[in-house]
This record gives sequence, C-alpha cells and structure tokens, in this order.
Amino acid sequence: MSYEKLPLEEFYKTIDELKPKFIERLQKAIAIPSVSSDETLRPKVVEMAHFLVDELTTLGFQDIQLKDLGIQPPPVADANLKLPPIVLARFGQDPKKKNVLVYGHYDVQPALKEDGWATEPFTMFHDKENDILFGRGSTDDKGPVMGWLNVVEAHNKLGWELPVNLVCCFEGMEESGSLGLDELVAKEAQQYFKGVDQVTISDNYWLGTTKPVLTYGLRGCNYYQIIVEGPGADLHSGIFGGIIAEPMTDLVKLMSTLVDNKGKILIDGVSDMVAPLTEKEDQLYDAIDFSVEELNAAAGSKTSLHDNKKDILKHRWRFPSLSLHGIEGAFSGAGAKTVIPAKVVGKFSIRTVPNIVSNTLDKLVIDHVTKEFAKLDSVNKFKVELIHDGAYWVSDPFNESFTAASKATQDVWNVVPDFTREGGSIPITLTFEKELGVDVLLLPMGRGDDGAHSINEKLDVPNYINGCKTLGGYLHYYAKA
Ligand SMILES: C[C@H](N)C(=O)N[C@@H](Cc1c[nH]cn1)C(=O)O
Ligand SMILES: [Zn+2]
Ligand SMILES: [Zn+2]
Repeated sequence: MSYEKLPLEEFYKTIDELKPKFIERLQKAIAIPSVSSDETLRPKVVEMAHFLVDELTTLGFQDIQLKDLGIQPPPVADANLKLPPIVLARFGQDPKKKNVLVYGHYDVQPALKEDGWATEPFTMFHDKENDILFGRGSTDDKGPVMGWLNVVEAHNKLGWELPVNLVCCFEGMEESGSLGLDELVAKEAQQYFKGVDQVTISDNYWLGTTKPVLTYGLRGCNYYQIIVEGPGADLHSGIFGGIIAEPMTDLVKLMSTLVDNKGKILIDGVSDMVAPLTEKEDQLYDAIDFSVEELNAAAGSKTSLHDNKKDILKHRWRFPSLSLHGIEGAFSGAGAKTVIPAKVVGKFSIRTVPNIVSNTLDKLVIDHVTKEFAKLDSVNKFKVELIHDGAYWVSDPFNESFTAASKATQDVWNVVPDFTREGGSIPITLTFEKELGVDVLLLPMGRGDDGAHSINEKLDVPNYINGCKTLGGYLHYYAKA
C-alpha cells in the first residue's frame, strides 16, 4: 500500500458529519417509485428526474438540462409513451481542471411488498441495529447517484473547490435497456460532453461482502419475449380443457428448449461464438477473494451449480447465461384458479460475453424458437422478438483512473481492492468508451449481497458513507494523476 497520500482527512470527516443529511436524501429518492418497466409508473420516473434537478440546483450545479428522448419504440403497449428525460448537469468549467463524466440511473426494478419484502419497498427502512438501509434502489442505483451529489455537498460545506469539473449524466431507462441513450451520447459527444477526459460509473457491486473492488468488465444483455395466443378470452378449463389448444402448453414447451437445468444454453451456435479462455485469463481468477460460501450467503441458499470459486467466477463473468424470467398473462396468484389463459408472453434474457455478435445472437434465438414452434404443430398464433439489448464491455484496468480509484479505496477501506468483472450489464458503458474515446471506470459502492433486483434490496450505511468518501477521494487522486 505504498502511494503518496493526499490530505483528505477533512473531506472524509465532513462526509461523516453529513451522514444524517445523506441518509435523508436517499430516503427521499427511494420514496419515488421510478420503475421504468412499468408503463403506469412512467410519471414517477419523470418525477424522479425532477427530484434530481431540484437537488442539483440546490447544490449549485450549473447548466442543468432535461433532455427529451421522444416516444418509446415498440414493443410497448402504449404507442404514445414518452421516454423519461436524461438529466445533464455540470459542476465547474475550469479549463485547468480535468473533466470527469459521472453516469448513473434514477430508474429502478419493480418491487411489491407481496413479493416477499419484509418492509415497504418504497419506504426506506433504516435498520439501526445493523446499520442497513432497505428499499428499492438503495444500492441500484439511487445510493451511488446520491453519492455524487453528496461529494459536492461535502466540498461546499468545507468551502473547497472540486478538484475536477464534474459532468453528470443520469438516465431513467437503464433497467429497461437504456432506450434512447446511445443516440443522445453520440449527439452530445462534441457538445455537452465535449472535453470529457474520463467516464466513471458507480452502478455495480462488490463481489463479496467485505472487500472493495474495481470493475473492468460487464456482460451484455439481450432480452426477448415469446408471445403465444389462442382463444379470444381466458376460458374455463372444465368447459374447454382438452378441447382447445392451450397457449400456455405451447409456451412452456418452447421455454424448456432454451436452457437445461444445469444452465447449459440449448440454442445452436451460441457457445461457438464465445472467445476461448486463455491460460493467463484462467490464472487471474486464482487471486480473487471469493468463496462458494459467499455465493450461498448472497443467494440465501445452497443451490449453486458449481462447487468452486473459479467455475463460479467464470460462469458469472466470462460465459453467457440464459435466464427464464416470467410469463405475462399466466395465472400467478394464490389459490387454485381453473383458467386457461388466452394469451401468454414468456420473457427470457441472455447475458452476453466476448465475442458474441448481438444481431447474430438474435437470429439464432429467433430461428431456434420458430423451429421449435413449428415442431409443436400448434394452431395458436406465435411471435418471438427482441425487447432490448445492451453490449458487453471489457477494458484494460491499468490506467490513471483505476490507479486513482485504488488509492482512494485504500485511504477509506485500508485494503487494496480486487479487480473484478461484473455478471450484470450497464448497456451504455461501451457507447461512452467509443463515442467519447475515453477510458471508463466502474467504481461500485454496495456489497455483493445487497439484493439488487431482488426482495429486501439494501445498502449498508458504512458502504454508503465510505462509498461517498471513495467517490470523492477518487476525484482528488485522479485530478493529480
Ligand atoms: C448492473 C446494473 N446495476 C444493472 O442492474 N443492470 C441491469 C441492466 C439491464 C439490462 N437489461 C435489463 N436491465 C441488469 O444487469 O439487469
Ligand atoms: Zn443499476
Ligand atoms: Zn439494476
């Protein structure tokens, strides 16, 4: 841990002092159910954008803009549904300073108390005994987004200048494929984002629960739906069962042809596109701090398909996976409803890795499902389509920003971070790298057991507060690099 420390103690202390205010800010953010995938909640996503504008204004950010992205493209139920705006803002425009673009998302995954949450998902619960903040979006990604605002607030309180010019880009559709953002980034590359030296994203998680990480890779995500429809309305299974072709029977058969119960993708040609694992790469996994026990703890079960660290890491970071997510239109309530659903929509996604070509993958998937449907000899109507996609990203972590982030992490956590890849996806990452021609750093705040996308999503207060210190410390080290 030999590096020249910067005098940041006052800054770190100020973050500690502002802790109650920072918790309150996150509480207000969590209270807005900004679920991007639920069309009925779109006004709440827009409300969240305005909440950010108010906070940014109060903190003294400049040139705050809401960028309109127009109408959401199909498939979507409401053909006139507007995409939520992109929130852009700057703090400082000093030509002598570096320009760091920070990206985050203000939308969240859906959450209902009846999914199994212990507390209301959109009412933040502070478990004071364990010092944990529970609520949808706490770790993904409202905590980290508030983190950047908190860094500025701490500087304001100290009367310090920010060491860099900060450019913020916060979006409201990340959980739904970042629709419209690629085009905006391309358009603003030589305008709002002109002169950006580096992009930093805090929107993923540590691998485990104790050791901070810096992340240099993400899997991509192609999300599909299969629609099967037959009767004109839901029907009584006593009257119509055995007499008509049931959409659900077709759909379940189709979905079972996609992946086996050991996680093997059954679509021809997908595995052939995966880049072979090199020996050097294989050795990288040895040094990573992680265990099967940590995976079990985060999953809340002992249902791992792999019994050793290396295989788990490879399957999370390095190989594709196919997950079945749900069936829209199917009976899913408690009790025993004897219904034959008239129209069902099966949802699944594939996490992609180098060198899978997105369009080729789409074709393989569509051909596979079409071929399997033909085998069923069904009279029902059928369609398979891509809902959204997002590219994978892998970078070389040996650059100034990773070094700066490592120093800040050591200041705050007293440990050298591991360099990891992430199994999840942040669709815009590769676009930033390509369109702005700069390095991207992923600097996560939360822990691997935070339950992002799951019930009881949480952010430990030490991760929130030390995370703010790390984000701010990183800006200082990067400014000096
Ligand atoms: C890692 C990030 N916080 C995240 O959760 N990303 C989502 C992005 C996505 C892609 N399709 C739908 N959502 C994820 O990895 O699921
Ligand atoms: Zn996220
Ligand atoms: Zn997410």
